[in-house]
Amino acid sequence: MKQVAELVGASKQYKSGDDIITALDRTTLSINKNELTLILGPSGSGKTTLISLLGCVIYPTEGDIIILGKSTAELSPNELAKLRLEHIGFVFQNFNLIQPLNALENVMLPLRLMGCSRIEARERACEALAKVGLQDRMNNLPKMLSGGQQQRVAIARALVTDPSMILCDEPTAALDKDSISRVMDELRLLSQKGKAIVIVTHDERLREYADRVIYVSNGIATETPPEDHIV
Ligand SMILES: Nc1ncnc2c1ncn2[C@@H]1O[C@H](COP(=O)(O)OP(=O)(O)OP(=O)(O)O)[C@@H](O)[C@H]1O
Repeated sequence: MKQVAELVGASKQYKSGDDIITALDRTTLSINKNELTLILGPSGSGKTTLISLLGCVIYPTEGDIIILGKSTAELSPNELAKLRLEHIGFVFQNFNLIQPLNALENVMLPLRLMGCSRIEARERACEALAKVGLQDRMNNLPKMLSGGQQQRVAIARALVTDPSMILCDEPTAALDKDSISRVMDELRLLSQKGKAIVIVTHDERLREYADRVIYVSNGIATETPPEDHIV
């Protein structure tokens, strides 16, 4: 099955006092393996809401989220947490590494949470760090690494559990130009090896790495640039 995640008529509304804010209008789309999908849109357009629905971090107001062919509508918060741990990796703008842990220990963490033995977690974390070219920096604390290297540790941590999909929220926003291309090359390589990679950004330059672009404007997601989209 090429679809890893599907939104089926999924929307998200928030209550703000007496007002109802539609953060994302009813949306139907699928995210596929072997594809790097860019979610592009201005601030406040609904990108984080869209990626949070795909990552089963929030429940939709209407519609359903399907992960690997299975509906998530009836799952409890604990069941969703298990599904996220097993099938979805997350990469954040500010890396979210645990400062007192070195690179290897940061990457081992999700495996330890899944109940892997220390020996197995260590072996798999070493492999993941080698995949992003950081085998020589395993014992470094995050503060001893550049922004680009920290983001590559975060990518290793996201891929160490072998998830089907990796969701990245503004992964290059804190990086310089050289680090951006290195991180994007790593993410593109992962998509070519079979992962579904989803990147939320407002950085138009990342389009050159994408197989597909989803534009979000005023809570509406489309695959054709909206009329107000400025390139
Ligand atoms: N928890 C919430 N409660 C109320 N309104 C919210 C909540 N989360 C998001 N919104 C609103 O929903 C809309 C879409 O927000 P969202 O965070 O998805 O946009 P975004 O495109 O990711 O923005 P940014 O690029 O600034 O992070 C915005 O108007 C926002 O204020």
